[in-house]
Amino acid sequence: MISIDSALTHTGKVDLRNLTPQQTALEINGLNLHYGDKQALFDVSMKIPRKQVTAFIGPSGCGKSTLLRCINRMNDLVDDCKISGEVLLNGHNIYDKKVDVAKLRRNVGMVFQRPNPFPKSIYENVVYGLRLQGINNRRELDEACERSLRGAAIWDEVKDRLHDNAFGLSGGQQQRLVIARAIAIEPEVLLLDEPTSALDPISTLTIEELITELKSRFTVVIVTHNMQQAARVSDQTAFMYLGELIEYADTNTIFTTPKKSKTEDYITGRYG
Ligand SMILES: Nc1ncnc2c1ncn2[C@@H]1O[C@H](COP(=O)(O)OP(=O)(O)OP(=O)(O)O)[C@@H](O)[C@H]1O
Repeated sequence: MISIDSALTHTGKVDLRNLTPQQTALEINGLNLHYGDKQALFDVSMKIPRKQVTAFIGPSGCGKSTLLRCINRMNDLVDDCKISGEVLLNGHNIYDKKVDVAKLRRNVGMVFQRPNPFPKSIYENVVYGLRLQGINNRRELDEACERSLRGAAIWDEVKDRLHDNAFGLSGGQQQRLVIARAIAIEPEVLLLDEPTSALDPISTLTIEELITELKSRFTVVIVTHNMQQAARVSDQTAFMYLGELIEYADTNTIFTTPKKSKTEDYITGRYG
């Protein structure tokens, strides 16, 4: 085993096989996905607990990001992508024809690998989604801006330059700003797709600490290449290989006593 046991600091274990509907934020049932002729996900089923951090790990190309993007229907934007199966959010299938996809994406926010602030001020970046909802009351926007920047652990660093261009921030600050923008509209779920892979180690640590704080308010799902990161920040971990969900359990179990040999081979670095 790799020596990451010391990083296992979380304690919020739930019984993944017996989650109650109240504990379940997301339920994925028999999900298959094809990009053209190529199948990228094979019959994936899992339940993701509310207000916890769930990590997707696995070697490059195993389908982690594809699975993550199914949770807010980002794959709808890909030509020739076919999906079958269900993704239930609070018990309702997000692939139902009646679902308003824009509303879904407000409720299931996403942060990408590279920070992508808009070419606007720090303030306008944070309140962007609120303005789109028609909110223009200055006091309301000011409060939401401060609350979100505090929630993303960046308020103290930017409070004196809210009207400066966001591009003047460092990469790590930009990523926290993007998280502030995502949480400003109070989503239920936050999807993080390798949120620290473009950042230096100190910024990475800051974001990891932030992720641990975010779970008191949001259900967080993170894709990461970095096993130590999964061990540090997540409550449960899903190991994927060639489009299949091989093993899904609490993070401690996955990293110390995995049941499947493929999981063990991966976490011990036999392939990657
Ligand atoms: N838009 C797309 N069109 C066609 N094939 C795609 C598309 N996106 C991903 N794929 C393919 O689907 C498979 C899964 O890719 P995905 O990006 O989900 O894997 P991943 O585990 O997140 O990989 P990585 O860690 O390298 O980002 C890969 O074979 C990839 O080439």
